[in-house]
Amino acid sequence: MFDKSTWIRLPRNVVVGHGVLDDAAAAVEELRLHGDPLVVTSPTPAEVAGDRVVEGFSDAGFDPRVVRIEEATFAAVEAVIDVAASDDVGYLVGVGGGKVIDVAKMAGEDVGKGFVSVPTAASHDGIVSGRASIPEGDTRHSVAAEPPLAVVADTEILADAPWELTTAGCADIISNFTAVRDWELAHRLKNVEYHEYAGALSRMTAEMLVENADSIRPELEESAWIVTKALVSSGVAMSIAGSSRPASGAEHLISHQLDRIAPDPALHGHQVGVASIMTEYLHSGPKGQWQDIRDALASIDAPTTADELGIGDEVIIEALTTAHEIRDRYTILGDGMSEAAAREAANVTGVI
Ligand SMILES: NC(=O)C1=CN([C@@H]2O[C@H](COP(=O)(O)OP(=O)(O)OC[C@H]3O[C@@H](n4cnc5c(N)ncnc54)[C@H](OP(=O)(O)O)[C@@H]3O)[C@@H](O)[C@H]2O)C=CC1
Ligand SMILES: O=C(CO)COP(=O)(O)O
Ligand SMILES: [Zn+2]
Repeated sequence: MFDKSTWIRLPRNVVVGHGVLDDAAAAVEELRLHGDPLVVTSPTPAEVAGDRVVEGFSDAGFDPRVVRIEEATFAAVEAVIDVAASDDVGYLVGVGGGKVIDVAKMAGEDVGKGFVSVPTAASHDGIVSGRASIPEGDTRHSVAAEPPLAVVADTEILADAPWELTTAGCADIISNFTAVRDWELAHRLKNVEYHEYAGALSRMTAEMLVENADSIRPELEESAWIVTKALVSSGVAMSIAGSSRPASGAEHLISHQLDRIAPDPALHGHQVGVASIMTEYLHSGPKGQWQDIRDALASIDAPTTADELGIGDEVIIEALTTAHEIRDRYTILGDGMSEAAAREAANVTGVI
């Protein structure tokens, strides 16, 4: 019996560029998959890309089926599975933001069919990774899933998406700095397995994004290029590690907790960015590099305060003091922060 948990599983075709949406069918044909595609999409992504992808598959001689979802719920996953289980469906194509991609990824995993990722927003590294997250009940973090067989990221579409989705993707990458720090800490303190290559790749990806911050501007297609390449690189780091450790530490625990307790959570990337400022402070103290993280976020227009996230100060404090309960993942939060320490961290860093 094979133990796939030790395999490094990566997408085979990663197609990034202007107008590549029209190459989606070709990128899949080249994989020599059997059967027809099931295109999973949602209202806005269907308009900006989904309908064109369906047309492209039809023109290439396939008989695509389509399921539109509204939310990332288990009911949506079930609705997709119902159609995906049919014999004539050979593989799934998720056209949309993280919500659609995760639903398609999870449904594909369930029916044992491959999945192709066609992101319409460069909003986080889940668009490339072998992780899927359906935020329902108490489980907010991602679970292992098959990575996409192919990724088709059209920079024209990504550059046209609302700017905050792109800044969220950037912030998700910037948070890799603290994720790797947490991973190293867990290795030293708890003997958690650490992969040098995955850690180095994840950190380098964040460094390169920050170095290119001046070129990340609204409506500039080059921004979509830079961010998408970083998301691919971060997804590869997770695949090498066989876990989300290279890109998810305490800052992600805090964001997952905000998703549970905030009345109106902000975008995933924005939450992890703001949380990262505070966890860097916990790692390196008042004179440490937390200001560099804050400045990097500010330079690409991402939020740096609770106010900018639209989340109340007390909710931030509650998330800081309870985030360690989210999952069994050792981080700088240890066995939990006291309320006084949480207030100090949030105040010193200007988050609240
Ligand atoms: N797998 C993983 O590792 C990770 C998964 N996630 C998951 O991803 C989800 C969040 O993903 P995210 O991308 O932020 O959010 P959504 O997929 O919800 O997209 C955000 C909004 O943007 C709209 N949209 C998408 N593309 C475009 C576009 N090109 N132009 C205009 N509007 C657009 C969507 O429309 P519409 O409502 O019509 O879809 C939606 O309203 C959550 O479910 C979260 O749990 C988060 C992080 C990591
Ligand atoms: O968002 C992720 C990495 O950026 C995935 O992390 P989680 O495993 O914490 O959901
Ligand atoms: Zn993330």
